Amino acid sequence: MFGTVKRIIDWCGSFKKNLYIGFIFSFFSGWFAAMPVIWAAYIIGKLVECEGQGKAVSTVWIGKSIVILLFFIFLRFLFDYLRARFQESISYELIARDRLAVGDALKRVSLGYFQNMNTGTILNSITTGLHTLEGMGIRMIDNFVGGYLNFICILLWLTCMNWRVGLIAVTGAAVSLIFLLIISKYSTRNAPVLAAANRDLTGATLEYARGLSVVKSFGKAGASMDSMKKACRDSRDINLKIEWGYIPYNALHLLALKTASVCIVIAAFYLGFSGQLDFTYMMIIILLSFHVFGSLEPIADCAHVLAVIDDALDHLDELTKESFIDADGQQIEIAHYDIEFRNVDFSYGEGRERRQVLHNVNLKIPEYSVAAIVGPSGSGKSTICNLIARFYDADSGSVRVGGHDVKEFTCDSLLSNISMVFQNVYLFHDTVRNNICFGKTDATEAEMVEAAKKARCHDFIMALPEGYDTVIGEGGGSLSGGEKQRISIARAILKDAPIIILDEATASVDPENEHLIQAAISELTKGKTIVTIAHRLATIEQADQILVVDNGQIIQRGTHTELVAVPGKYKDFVDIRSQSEGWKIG
Ligand SMILES: Nc1ncnc2c1ncn2[C@@H]1O[C@H](COP(=O)(O)OP(=O)(O)OP(=O)(O)O)[C@@H](O)[C@H]1O
Repeated sequence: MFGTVKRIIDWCGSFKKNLYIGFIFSFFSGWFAAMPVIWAAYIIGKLVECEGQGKAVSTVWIGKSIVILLFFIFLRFLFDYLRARFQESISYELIARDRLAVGDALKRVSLGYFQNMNTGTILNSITTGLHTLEGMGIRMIDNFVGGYLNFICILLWLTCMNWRVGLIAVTGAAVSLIFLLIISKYSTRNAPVLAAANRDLTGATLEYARGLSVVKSFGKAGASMDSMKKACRDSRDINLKIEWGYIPYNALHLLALKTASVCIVIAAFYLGFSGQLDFTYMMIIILLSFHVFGSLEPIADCAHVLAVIDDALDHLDELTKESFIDADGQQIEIAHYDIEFRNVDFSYGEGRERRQVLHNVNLKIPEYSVAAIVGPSGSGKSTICNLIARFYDADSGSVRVGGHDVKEFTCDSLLSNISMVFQNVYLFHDTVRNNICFGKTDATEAEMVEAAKKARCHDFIMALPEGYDTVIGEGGGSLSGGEKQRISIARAILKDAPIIILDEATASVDPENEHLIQAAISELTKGKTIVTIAHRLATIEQADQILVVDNGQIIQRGTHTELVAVPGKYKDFVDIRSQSEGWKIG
């Protein structure tokens, strides 16, 4: 428990100063929380004493006493306010910092990381985990540290008035601390189980939502619904089990404190009526007995939650300290834009799942030339493109861009030279404008519109309800496939990177769209180094170099004229393509 408190304080980093200043105000707030009670008891004591001696009480004295009482109350709230001013914003600042750090970290890990780590785990750590830290991290620390500071203030008052009463209060707090430590231990054991259940639930919900269209089209929920139901049930059962286990210790913690309060009251009466304690002090002690443990009671919730926070911090560390693929990378400006593979082997997966998909690949793509990669499905075309952008690292050999091994670059500096247009376009749930400007956020309006015009999407964008300010649904769901494709090309045109990697996606679009997309691609690829996973014969024929991939190896290379002249995979491929592209209705 104390370890987690220290860990949260360390997590505050540069905000520690604010946290400590907050603790000082918390201490004064505790001090002035006790003062009105003490003062009220003092007034009552005085009134009773005067009454007993038959003396009249001056109304000026009563007036002054009430003003002082109100002043103490005011000071208490003032220090509370100051504490909040210094501490409340810390967690929001920290979480904003950490969310950006996680975003940056995820950008810099190999894509293999996402395969090895379940998406639910990542999502849960970023959403639920960080949300827990944001909502509870600092609050729990304040409850814990502030609670004990408050207690110590009142304890000092009590001890000053009568050390025996102080001893009872310390004993009550010590016994309650034993139960708090048990709660904390119990919670430490359960927090990872709870977090795992939450991650499974997030993963199952995600899987269900992703597969909803399949679920609907087949009219049944199937395995995804079953695993979601199971995850919901598991989460409920684990939460209930934890709650039931926690209740008895919480009750014992409260019992220890309440018993100590009652003992203080009995001791105060005893000491007062046996003449060992002044009447006013007796009154003060009795009133403070209701107050002294007030700030310790909610600490059971802290002890319960601290382990959850600890677990969230573990996952945050895991995400942000994940080895970056470009940890040793440099910011490199390249002068040439050629691409080269030297003896590249590559495998997906790890351990038993490991499968080699590229075998000793060698290729050279001179700058400003067009290389078309062709080959059967699953032969390794996309993998070659992914290695150029360093989405993964080769097992052996070297992938070079502009004469440098891609491992020499930081991800950002490498990718600033590359634009990728994928078959499966992903657009963000944001305005059309922001989606186009994604690769060049400082683009002017004129540059953005020009890119959209070149990508043949300006006209349909202007027909949208809010034009460039229309918000596109998540993943670009509110647009047609062809429209999404053209917006992604506009994005690449605006980025104006010297190397373009293109996954030609004309197979599934209608002729009108195909024509527009081809026109957009021509604008995008002017004067660039182009690597295209090509399907259309027209594109392939015009390439300066065709690389035929089969089973993870380059089995043929050359121009179209050279390759059709010899029997082989390419010639077979061209024959089949010519037949299918020549196919007409009627
Ligand atoms: N993320 C991945 N994890 C594991 N294996 C993968 C992964 N991506 C691709 N593969 C496997 O690697 C091999 C090469 O895949 P790749 O996507 O590079 O082929 P491709 O030629 O681009 O196929 P297609 O034309 O169908 O897109 C395939 O056997 C595929 O199943």
